[in-house]
Amino acid sequence: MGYKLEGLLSHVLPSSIASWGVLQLCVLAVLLVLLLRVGRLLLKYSSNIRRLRCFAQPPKRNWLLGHLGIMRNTEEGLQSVDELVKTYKHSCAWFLGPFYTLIRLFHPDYIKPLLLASASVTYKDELFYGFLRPWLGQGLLLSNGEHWSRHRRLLTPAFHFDILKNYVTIFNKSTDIMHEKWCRLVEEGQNCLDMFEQISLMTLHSLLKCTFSYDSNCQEHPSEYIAAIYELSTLVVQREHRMLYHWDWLYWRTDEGRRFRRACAMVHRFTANIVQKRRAALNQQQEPEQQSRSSKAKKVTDFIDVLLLSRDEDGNGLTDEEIKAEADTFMFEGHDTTASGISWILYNLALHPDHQDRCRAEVDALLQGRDSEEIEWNDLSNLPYTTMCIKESLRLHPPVTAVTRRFAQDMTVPGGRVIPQGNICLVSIYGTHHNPDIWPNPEVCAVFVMLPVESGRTSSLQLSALIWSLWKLESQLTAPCLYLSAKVYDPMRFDPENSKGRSSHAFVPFSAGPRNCIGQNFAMAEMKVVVALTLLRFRVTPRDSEVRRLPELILRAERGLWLRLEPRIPPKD
Ligand code: HEM
Repeated sequence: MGYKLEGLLSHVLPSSIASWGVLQLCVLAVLLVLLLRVGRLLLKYSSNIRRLRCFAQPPKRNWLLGHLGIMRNTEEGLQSVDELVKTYKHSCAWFLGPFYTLIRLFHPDYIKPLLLASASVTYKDELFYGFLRPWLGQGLLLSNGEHWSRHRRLLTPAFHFDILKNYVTIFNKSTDIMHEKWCRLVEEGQNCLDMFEQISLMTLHSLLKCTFSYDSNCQEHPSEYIAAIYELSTLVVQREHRMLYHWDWLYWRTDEGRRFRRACAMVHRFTANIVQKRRAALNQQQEPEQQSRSSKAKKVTDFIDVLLLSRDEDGNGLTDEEIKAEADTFMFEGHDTTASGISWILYNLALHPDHQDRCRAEVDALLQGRDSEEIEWNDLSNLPYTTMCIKESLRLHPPVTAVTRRFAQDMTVPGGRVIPQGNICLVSIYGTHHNPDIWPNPEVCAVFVMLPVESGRTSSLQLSALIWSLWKLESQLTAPCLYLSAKVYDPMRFDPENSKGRSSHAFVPFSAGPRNCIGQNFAMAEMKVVVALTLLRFRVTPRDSEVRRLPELILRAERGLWLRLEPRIPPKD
């Protein structure tokens, strides 16, 4: 056969090649196929690069590394984002080494079409989300396509107002426990505390209760489960930062990889155990003779119950495996984000005592004449100034600074620009919130000198009003002004009058569109309760004049966010 083939080839191929053996020809064929593949990839790559020319390209480090390593997860990294936004206004292309391209977007008109795109063409990319997969599996945050839509439909009722109402009592209780601890620590002489540490234990406490009806006592005695969740969050960030650890084969053989596996196994055991017990309890309750009794005795109050009872149009529920992934996702997405939100709100109020006083007056007025200090569900809509302060803090310090997306089709953004299918889009929540085209004076405050300050101290409320008027008068300014490079915290931006005409996508701390945060009402309710009760009971002042922000999975502060606490005697009626 080989002989015949060689004979045949000798007629069609040049004599030098025709004299080769079959093996050599096979190798040649494989090489040709490989070459074709590489050629096709190179063509695709260069066509992609050509199509991306419609996006501005900031200076690269060099042709090989591109922009790799320019944007760090540090205070300086965030300042570079400010510079990018100021220079490029809406978007730019970013090259991570020779293979990965990223389109960074930081303008509401540009992020809107991407966030509103149908979930059937939107994908979470593995580059940014993949490291969470061993922990969160196919939970809502990481899943895509039909699996995601079915789960989102089944999970949405868990966040219905009728369910959320029940959680407000839990938020109050968890906050009470934290405040009792603070009072004790202050009495012992420790009046300066790291808000991140304190508040993340508190949000974890309330989330464990809301998700599993589990009394963790974690604010006093952190458990193995809590330690494992902290370990996982830290290890994911570490892995993101070390290129070599991106390689699964290597990572699982490192010490960090083994620690990740152990912590993951611990968290999964914990969730599995609870889901199993609750499934058994529900099955028991649903036995006919007990049904009528149980429906009266037990109201559905926690997420696990809602998930266990949920059914799709065909009457099919979620499997235990699926419920575990969702519960793990809630625990990851729900506690650190809210803790970051609350910590930065208290920090901003500590820096701005006038806003703090005004919020406190609002809370005092709300609770005046009541027997208890409990914030109720209906109170949440009666804290308008506090809500504006919360929103301004989420603008200035968004707990999630960016989300990424891949699309199964070309995406058009303003200016006729097209993002070719398959490119990763980085929607910069931080960049959009700091875009000077959308938010006048997002960071530079042009006041402070030559102002008629009679009382000797200019209040930040006065300053806020002045910032607005000066911004409008900017071109006519003649008086000498001292320009302070400070981030302007101005809750009046969220006054309904001042919000008129602003894009619906200018403020997106919870993202937007079909894949927005399912827990945003839960989070807003918890933030309002904790902030209101904290201001009712304490005065907060900053310890450090400068805090370095640390954008990790969520926005933290290097070395913590330390505030001084001064217990307050509530005013008599
Ligand atoms: C201040 C607090 C919070 C902030 C700033 C926040 C922010 C976000 C953002 C930006 C996303 C989009 C993530 C992405 O596309 O990659 C998201 C998704 C999500 N969040 Fe939140 N979140 C908060 C609290 C919560 C809470 C309390 C829960 C649950 C109890 C929760 C559950 C989720 C889930 C399950 C998703 C995935 C939704 C989906 O893809 O369908 N979040 N969150």
